[in-house]
Amino acid sequence: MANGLHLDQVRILKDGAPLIEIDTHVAPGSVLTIMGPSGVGKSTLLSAIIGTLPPAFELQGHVRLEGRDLLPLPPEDRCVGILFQDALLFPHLSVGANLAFGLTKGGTRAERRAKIDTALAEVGLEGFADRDPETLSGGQRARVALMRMLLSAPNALLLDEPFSGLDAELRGQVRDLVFRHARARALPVLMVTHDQEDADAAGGEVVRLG
Ligand SMILES: Nc1ncnc2c1ncn2[C@@H]1O[C@H](COP(=O)(O)OP(=O)(O)OP(=O)(O)O)[C@@H](O)[C@H]1O
Repeated sequence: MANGLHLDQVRILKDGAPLIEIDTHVAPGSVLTIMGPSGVGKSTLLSAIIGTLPPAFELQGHVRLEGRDLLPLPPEDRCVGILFQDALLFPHLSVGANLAFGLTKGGTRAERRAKIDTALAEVGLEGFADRDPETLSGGQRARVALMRMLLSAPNALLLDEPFSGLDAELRGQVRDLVFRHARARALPVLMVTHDQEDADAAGGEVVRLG
């Protein structure tokens, strides 16, 4: 099946020694959870998929997304979105300017502004475009980061412990929001987490490394 995200006999070596091996497929709209002890190579696997593998590592095998072989492509052409634990908004830019960073190219200024306003409304942040990120709560920042990533029209979504900085109630809300948007766009999702509740909420397959 060409659709979704395929990790075909992927092996990552660190300084020449095997670190991880994984062979799996994530269907559009479903979540694959990756768990395992600290240092086993979970974040390294995500960096291999987005194309930012540090030089100490070597990747073998194939990564295919929507039928395209990702490995020969530079990171900006891979169409893979990623969310980290820290929302990492640019602090010197307004919320709207942060979102503009995610926007795919093209369109008039008014059209771009309309897309930003629609994205904010989709996550209950109407009127936040001119706000400074520092004035947002953690949950609001997480929502802006989600929409910035989705505005780049990714074909897959990677999550690296993206909910762990949030308190329990907010964690559940943001997690549901991320899964809902991913499902609505039929994106395959690869989630790295230490939290069994995240895995349970995802409801998909769980791969344990190490
Ligand atoms: N840039 C790098 N250069 C060399 N080694 C690295 C680099 N980044 C991480 N490592 C090492 O590679 C191994 C895998 O790290 P990685 O961050 O992928 O683990 P992880 O499973 O995500 O851990 P955690 O659950 O603690 O986030 C570790 O031994 C780590 O020290």
